[in-house]
Amino acid sequence: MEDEKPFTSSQNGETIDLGIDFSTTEEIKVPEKLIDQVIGQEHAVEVIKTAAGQRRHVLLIGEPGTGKSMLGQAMAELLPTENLEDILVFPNPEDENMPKIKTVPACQGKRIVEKYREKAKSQESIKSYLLLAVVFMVMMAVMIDYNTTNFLMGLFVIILTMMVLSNMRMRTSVLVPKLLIDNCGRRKAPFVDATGAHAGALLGDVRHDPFQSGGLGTPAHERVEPGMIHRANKGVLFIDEIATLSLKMQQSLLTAMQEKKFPITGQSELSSGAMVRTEPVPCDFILVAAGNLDTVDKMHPALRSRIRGYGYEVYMRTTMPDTLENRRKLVQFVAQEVKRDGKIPHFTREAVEEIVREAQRRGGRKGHLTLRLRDLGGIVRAAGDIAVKKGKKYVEREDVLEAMRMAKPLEKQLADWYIENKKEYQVIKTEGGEIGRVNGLAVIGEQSGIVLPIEAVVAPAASKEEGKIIVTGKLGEIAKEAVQNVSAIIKRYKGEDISRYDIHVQFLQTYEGVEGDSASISVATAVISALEEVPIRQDVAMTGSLSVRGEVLPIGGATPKIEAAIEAGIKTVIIPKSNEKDVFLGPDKAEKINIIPVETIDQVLEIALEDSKKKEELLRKIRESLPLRKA
Ligand SMILES: Nc1ncnc2c1ncn2[C@@H]1O[C@H](COP(=O)(O)OP(=O)(O)OP(=O)(O)O)[C@@H](O)[C@H]1O
Repeated sequence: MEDEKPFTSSQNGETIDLGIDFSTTEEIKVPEKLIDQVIGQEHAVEVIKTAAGQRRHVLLIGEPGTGKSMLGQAMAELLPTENLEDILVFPNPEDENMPKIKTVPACQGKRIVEKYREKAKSQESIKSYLLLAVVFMVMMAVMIDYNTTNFLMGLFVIILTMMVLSNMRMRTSVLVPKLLIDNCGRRKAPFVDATGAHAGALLGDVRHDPFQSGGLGTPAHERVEPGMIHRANKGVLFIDEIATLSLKMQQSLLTAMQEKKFPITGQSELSSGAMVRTEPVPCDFILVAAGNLDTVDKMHPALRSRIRGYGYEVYMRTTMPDTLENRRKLVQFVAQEVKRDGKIPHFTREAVEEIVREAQRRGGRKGHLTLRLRDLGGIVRAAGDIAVKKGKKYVEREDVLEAMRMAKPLEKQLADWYIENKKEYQVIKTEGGEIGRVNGLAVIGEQSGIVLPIEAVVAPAASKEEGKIIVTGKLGEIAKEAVQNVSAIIKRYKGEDISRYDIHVQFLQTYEGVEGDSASISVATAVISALEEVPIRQDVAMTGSLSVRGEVLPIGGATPKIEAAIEAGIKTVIIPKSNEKDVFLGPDKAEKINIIPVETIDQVLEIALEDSKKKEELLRKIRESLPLRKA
C-alpha cells in the first residue's frame, strides 16, 4: 500500500527514496521479455497481451517516445512461431503474367527451391556435355577434310547448337520458383515496421523489365517482390503516423486485413511490372497502428472502424504517479537502457536519483513522473557517453548533470539563444520600473522556457464610435483574448468601458514556435499599468491564465519558465497557486529566485506594481469589485 502512495513534494536536491536497495544498476535484474520491460503503460500492456492471444488489431494513440513501437515488438514476441510459413512464387505456364503462389510450413520453402535448382542443374550439365560432344565431332570432321568451306560449316553448326541449348537453358531455369518469404530459423514471429513506407514497399511490387518484349527478359515470377504486409504474415505489422499513408494505401491495407491475402502487382503504371498480378499472397498480420490524437481524425474512417470492431484502441499515458513502485520501475528502466545500449557503463545509485529527479521535473505535474521515456533514455545515453569519455567504471551523478546541460533539445538551445540575444540588446529588463511593460513567460516546444516581454499603450479612442485593440507581433489572437478578459475586470473596478480607449499590445521579439496562451495575466498587468500609469517592477516575471472573473488559472511548463526567468536574472516569479507543486528546481536554482503563487489578479498587481499611493487606491477598487476576492 505504502508503495502506491504518490509523493507530492518536490525533492529539491535531497536524497530520493528509490524504493529498492542497490549501489549500482548492475545489481538490477532486467526482465527477459520485452513486454515486461514496458514501464508505466499497464493498460496498454494488458491490451497487447489480450490482443496477441486473440489476434486482434490495436491502435495506440499518444505522444512520441512513450513506447508504442516497443509494445508492437513486444507483441510479436508473444505470438506463436509454430505456424510460421514460407511463401513461394511459381511461374504459371498458362498465364505468364499471373504467377502462382504456394504456402508451405517454415523451412520447406528453401528445400523446394533447392530441389528445383538441382533439377535445373542436372539438365544444364547434360546440355554442356552435349555441346562438348558436338564441338568435338565438328573439330574431328574439319580436321579430316580441312578447307575453308568445311571450317565455316563447322563454326555454323557450333553456333547453332549453342543457340538451341541456350534457349533450352532458359526454359529450364524458368521452372525454378522464387522464395518470396523465408521464415526458416525464426525464433520470434515477424515484427515489421512499415512507418512511412511507400506503396511498393508496403503492398509488394513487380520490378520493371526493359528486355521483356524482346523475349530476353527475366520471367515475371522472378521479378515479384513481397510487401511489408506479406513479410508480416503471422506476425505484427507496425505503422506509426498511420494517417500519413495515402487514403488509397489505407484502403488497400484494409482489404489486406479483411482478406488476409493480397495479390502483388507492379505499383508503377508505366512499368512492365504493372501487367503482372500474382495470385493472392497470404498476409495474415496483426496491425499495431500508432499516432497522436490528430491521427484519429485524419485516419481512413473504415480502417479505424475495422480496428475498433476487431481490436482495441489505447491511449498512451504521458506520466505516471510518483510512487515508490514507479520509482523502482525507473531504476529498472535505467538498467535496461544500459543493457540495450551495450556501450555505456552502469549507473550508481546517486546517478539514478538524478534521472528520477529529471523524470519528476519532466512530469510537469505534482506527484508525477514523465513517461516520455525515449527522451529520458537520451539523457541516460548522453551521461553514459560522458562517463565513457572520462574512463569511469560507473556513471555518476555529476555525469548525469553534465549530460542534462549538454544534451539540450533544439528548443532549449533556441531559448538560450533568445535570452542571450535579448540580454545583449537589452530587450529583457531586470531592474527598475516601467509603465505598461511586463516580463511575461512562455514556452517553446515542451521543455524550454523564455522570457517574453510585453508592452501595452493605452490612448483615448481615435474613432468616436469605438476604441480598437491593436496587436503587433505574433500571438495576436492570444493578446486579443487576454485584453477582452481584462476589459471585463476594468469595467467593473473603473466603472467605464474600455472601448473608449485604443489599446496597443506588443509581444516583443517573438519567434515561430512560441506558445503564449499562458501570457494573459501578463497582458492584463501591462494594460492596467498603462491605463492607470503605475509602473511595473522589471525584476518580476509572471505566468498564468486569467479568467474574466479575475482568477489566475493554471498553466503548463511552470518549471522551464521559472528557469528561464532565473537565467535572465529576474528575482521574483509569479505563478498560479495551482501550479505550486509542479515546480522542480535543484537547490542551486531554487535559492536564486523568489516564487510567489497567486490566486487572483489583485495579488498579481500587488506584487508586480511599484509601491505608490495610486497603486493602493487601484488595489482597493479592484478588490471591492472582484466577485471572488479571497480574504
Ligand atoms: N513505456 C516504456 N517503457 C520502457 N521503455 C520505453 C517506454 N517508452 C519508451 N521507451 C524507450 O524509448 C525507446 C523509444 O520508444 P518507442 O520507439 O517505443 O516510442 P514510440 O512511442 O513508438 O515513439 P514514436 O511514436 O516517436 O515512434 C524505446 O526503445 C525504449 O528504450
